[in-house]
Amino acid sequence: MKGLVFRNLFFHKTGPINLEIKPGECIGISGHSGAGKSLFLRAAADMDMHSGLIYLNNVESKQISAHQWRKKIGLLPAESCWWFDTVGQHFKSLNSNDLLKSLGFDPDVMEWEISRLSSGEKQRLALLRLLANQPEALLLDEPTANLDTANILQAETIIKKYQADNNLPVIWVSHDKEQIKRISSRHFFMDKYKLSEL
Ligand SMILES: Nc1ncnc2c1ncn2[C@@H]1O[C@H](COP(=O)(O)OP(=O)(O)OP(=O)(O)O)[C@@H](O)[C@H]1O
Repeated sequence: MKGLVFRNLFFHKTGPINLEIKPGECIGISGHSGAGKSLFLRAAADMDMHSGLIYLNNVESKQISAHQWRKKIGLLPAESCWWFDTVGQHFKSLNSNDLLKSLGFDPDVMEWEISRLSSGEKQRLALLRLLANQPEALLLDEPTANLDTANILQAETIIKKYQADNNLPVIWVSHDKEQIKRISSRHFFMDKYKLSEL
């Protein structure tokens, strides 16, 4: 099946998760702090121990290298990682000019030191870097948590456009129930090691 499919996924103390997210579909996940939402996304990206099967567009995660899988699956963690000194070094060879403009950045942002970025700037640039890598699915861990209202709506618009243009399956973790209503077609709740549809 096309899309993102989990069969008997177990990770940490959670499972089994059996779930199908169709191409172009976005599901929202909320839940108490510490419920395991981030661990679910990390397991889906093959970054943590898990058992069970994960398919993206009929490719099973173990059929390809972990590196190839993580490139395809597009995880945006709650806290982004920056390992070079400047923004531009993280965007080398990525065609991101249109994306930069769409989130209100001037091209000179590429010269900026990472240490001067605000948490909201880091979050928006991490989103741009993710999309510039052209993933085939999006796993978004509170992608707008550090943004003001205008930037939240702008980021939502960009993510939804990327999702629609590329017909992608998306998992969007958020504590904001109103946001989940805006961006997803199905709402799940994670609690006590279980993922349930509301
Ligand atoms: N590597 C690990 N080993 C053992 N336990 C872990 C590990 N990483 C996270 N945990 C625990 O697993 C639980 C779920 O963590 P997780 O980060 O997935 O929560 P969350 O639902 O994303 O919470 P929040 O909404 O606060 O971000 C927490 O109790 C956390 O302490």
